[in-house]
Amino acid sequence: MKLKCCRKMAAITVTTMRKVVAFILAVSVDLLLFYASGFAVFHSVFGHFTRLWLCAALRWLALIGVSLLTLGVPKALLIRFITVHSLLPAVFETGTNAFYREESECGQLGDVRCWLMFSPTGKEKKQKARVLFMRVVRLYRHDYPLMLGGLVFLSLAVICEMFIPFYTGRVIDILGSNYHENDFLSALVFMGLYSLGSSVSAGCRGGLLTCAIHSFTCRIKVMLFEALTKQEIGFFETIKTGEITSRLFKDTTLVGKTVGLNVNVLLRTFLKTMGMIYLMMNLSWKLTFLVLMETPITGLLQNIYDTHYQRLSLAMQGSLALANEAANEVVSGIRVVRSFNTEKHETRRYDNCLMDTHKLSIRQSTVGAVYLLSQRVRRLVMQVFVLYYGRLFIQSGQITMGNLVSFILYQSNLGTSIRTLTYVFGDMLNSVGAAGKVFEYLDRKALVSTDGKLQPDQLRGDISFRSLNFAYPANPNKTVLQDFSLELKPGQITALVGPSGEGKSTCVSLLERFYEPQEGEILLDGKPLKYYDHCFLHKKIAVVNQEPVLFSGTIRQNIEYGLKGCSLDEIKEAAVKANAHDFIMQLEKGYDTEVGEGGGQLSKSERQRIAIARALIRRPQVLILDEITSSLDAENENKIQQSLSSIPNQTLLVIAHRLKTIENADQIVVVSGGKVKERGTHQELMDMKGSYYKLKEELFTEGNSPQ
Ligand SMILES: Nc1ncnc2c1ncn2[C@@H]1O[C@H](COP(=O)(O)OP(=O)(O)OP(=O)(O)O)[C@@H](O)[C@H]1O
Repeated sequence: MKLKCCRKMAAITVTTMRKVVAFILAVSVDLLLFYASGFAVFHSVFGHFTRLWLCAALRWLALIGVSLLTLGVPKALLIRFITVHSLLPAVFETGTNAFYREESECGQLGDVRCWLMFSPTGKEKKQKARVLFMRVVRLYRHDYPLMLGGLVFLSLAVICEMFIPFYTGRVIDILGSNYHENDFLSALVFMGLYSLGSSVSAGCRGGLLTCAIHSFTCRIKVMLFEALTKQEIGFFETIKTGEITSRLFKDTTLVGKTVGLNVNVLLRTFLKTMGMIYLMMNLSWKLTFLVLMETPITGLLQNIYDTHYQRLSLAMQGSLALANEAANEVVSGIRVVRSFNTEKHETRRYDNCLMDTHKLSIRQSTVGAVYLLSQRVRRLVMQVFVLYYGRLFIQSGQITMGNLVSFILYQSNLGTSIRTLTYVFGDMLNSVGAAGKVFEYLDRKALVSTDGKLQPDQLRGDISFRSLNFAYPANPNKTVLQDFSLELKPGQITALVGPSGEGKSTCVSLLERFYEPQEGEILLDGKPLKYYDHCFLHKKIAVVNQEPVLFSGTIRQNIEYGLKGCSLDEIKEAAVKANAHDFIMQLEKGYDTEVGEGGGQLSKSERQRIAIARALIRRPQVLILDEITSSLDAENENKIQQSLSSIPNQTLLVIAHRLKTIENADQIVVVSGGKVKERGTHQELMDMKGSYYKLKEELFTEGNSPQ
């Protein structure tokens, strides 16, 4: 008896398994044919409508074939379903064309949309989304084994999960009717096995997919970061830092989710939904149609809610970013806040920012509450209907009590699945949008190219600015340099002087190839700068700026920044020339002292001297000092000057406000209005009694000079 019962149970399971396998097979064949029909090659060979109808016929034949092979002769209802399903895209497309004279292109993503009855999106947008999506899939190729493992476990979890409500209903039926212990025990065992299988598979699926997503996100973040570091300086001036960091942190994570999470959730939920509909149909097709009647309402409500919620979430993120920015500004500039007594004003500003966030959060909660209410009402109404008709069907013997319980369990799962499908589909479109933004930066070619190959063994350091015209990308209407020409010779010191904001530092930026002049060119030893290899150029031309930037790390790491394998002796030699060695040796850990974030644990003069050592260790052929003296005292300045002038054949370009620094220069160039106004030695220019003479009177007298 016990054996017979087990056999009966096993037979039921085998039949149901066979049906589920047939179902999965049919869905796979169907999707394969549908997606294959979207390929451009079929489009060009058959034409749009022939392709659609041909595909519809093939899908119909394939689905009927699968049903015949696995289930035997299909029932009339199944044939009707297959016919409607296969013809839907072709009918939809032909109808759209007939009524609106336009192609809706019910393509790959459109298929899901047809079912979920979403509003159509543009053909171009969809095409773009498809291309982006495929690109993300290709980028995942390193994680294909993990993804594949995840998919296998996903399918197992779904299959096992689908049987649990079925056995719950069976247990109730066994308990309710004439109770057989064996039936009851075997139903319990199967239920336990399916629960265990579903939990283990779900765990494995989660683990594998999370690993794949993390590894992908890390990879794409590094790729994007590398692409960003190669962009020209103008790019960083025209695009807000917030936008760049948002793409680097937020959008890359979203892209990772596109395939890794969303596709899996979509696939799992889709399979589960179809499986549940199938099992519900088996339990009672009349009740199933009743439940399915409210599906469009569920999808629509979810769609409206998601759109509103996402819009509010975006606004919240923006408002939070503003509040954070306000707080950061105050924390980093707390000295200014304290000295100007603006604590209250800044607190009010922060409070205002937070109030905006608070208002948005209230709106978000209200939308959430209304949505929850509508969902509850919808579910309640549907439950009342199902219970009412369920009772009628039990009375007429069309369904058992256990089957009704199974049906209700499936029904509540079905609602969740449809909501998930709607949400994930919308979220996937968002993620694809984020992928577009990430790829935009990944594909961007820097406007100032770094493709030069020239690396001569010998470099003299002859520099020639030839008729430069230049405007900054951030302000293209303001010409900063006009017909600017200048020669810098090896072994000579050239000093650029002039009033503030007249274009001196701009010359340095162009020499460093931060920007490309709109007209004219800069030659190094007779060859345009862009022909030189990027690394070679920045080793041979070194710059020390007026605001030295150090990175967190030790003094030693900061001096050898960007170079590999420098010995401590070389580092010390550079530090001695920069007059930094003495103060470094007085520190407890010497060259291994941490400088803190941005070099914050050192004084400005110390930071400046480390920055000079960092430039000198490269033994540059061209050295540029851009107003470094503003943070050095006279003694330090003298010592540095002496050691710099002792380097033979070096081309030295100095921008300075102090007389001492430039008096000894071989050539002094007065820059005014973006042009070279005067040129000569100190004495020659003094004798001319022109702009330099006036500047000397105004700026360079020691008492007046900036210290
Ligand atoms: N990144 C930028 N984007 C747009 N305009 C800029 C940028 N940098 C400088 N400018 C503008 O270009 C002009 C020349 O600036 P530059 O820094 O070359 O002057 P400078 O002579 O070196 O001044 P200072 O002696 O004060 O350093 C100024 O009017 C300045 O406002």
